[in-house]
Amino acid sequence: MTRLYPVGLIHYTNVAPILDDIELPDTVTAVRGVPTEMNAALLDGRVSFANISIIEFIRHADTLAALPDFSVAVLGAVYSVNLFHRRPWADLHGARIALTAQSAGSVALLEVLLRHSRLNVTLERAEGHARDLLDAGYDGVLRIGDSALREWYDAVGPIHDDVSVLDLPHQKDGLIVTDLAQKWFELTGHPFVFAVWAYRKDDPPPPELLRAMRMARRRGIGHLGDISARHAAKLGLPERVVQHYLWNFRYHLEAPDRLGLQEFADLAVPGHAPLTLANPDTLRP
Ligand SMILES: C=C(O[C@@H]1C=C(C(=O)O)C=C[C@H]1O)C(=O)O
Repeated sequence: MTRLYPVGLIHYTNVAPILDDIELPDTVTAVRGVPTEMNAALLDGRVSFANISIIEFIRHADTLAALPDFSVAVLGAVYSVNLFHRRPWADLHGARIALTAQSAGSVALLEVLLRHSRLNVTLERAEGHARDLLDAGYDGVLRIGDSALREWYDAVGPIHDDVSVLDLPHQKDGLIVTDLAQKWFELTGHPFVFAVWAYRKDDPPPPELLRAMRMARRRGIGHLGDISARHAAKLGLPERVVQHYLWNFRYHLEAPDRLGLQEFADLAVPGHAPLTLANPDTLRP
């Protein structure tokens, strides 16, 4: 029997336009999980290909390569990578910040941003809703993914239909929601790449998988309305908000995204190995 190629999939709503309707070829076998689970699966070899946290791709640039045309990136606000806090950002010196165990990349981004603001804080792993953790004494709470999107909306909503995208709120009733991708944009003027599709250089993905991904992405972007409606119902959010959330992503790792990626790599992991962005066919023996 031929071996099935092992693939890992982080299946947050932000990759719905790529993964929801993908027809995986029968040469692959897939497992699903949150970013830290898929990072670990790729690094310890349980899977050979996965969308992973950007920081792990950078840290392991010697053994991993990434597809040259796939990303989960944004230019400006992302809405789902949020620090919830009550004191202003500039007053977070000495703060205790709770981190979700699902994230690696956004934790590294938070560290870069805090360092840039010369804020020394204590970072601790703690799960739970942002409000509960703040009430329990944390000064800041980092949340990512679908639950962070929902908690942002719960914190600042409801947002009425006539509110412009330019006026989407980021605080209410003393609760501040700092969008880390927006903060990165203000610092660098570049997109932030949250995830790439990485593979072990010694076990690149088969071409039929990449064809399936590209076809799924084309179809998904073409049906963003349907995908948004489906996920809005699942998340309990207005369709309009989810459609804005999804169209806002940059899924193709284009030149501006690569600038942002390189800049983050140099700030977060000085001395990292060169990043390999390569079509696996070019790496095949
Ligand atoms: C934009 C997001 O990006 C995700 C954040 C990740 C992380 O923080 O490690 C990993 C994968 C990304 O898909 C999000 O979770 O909302």
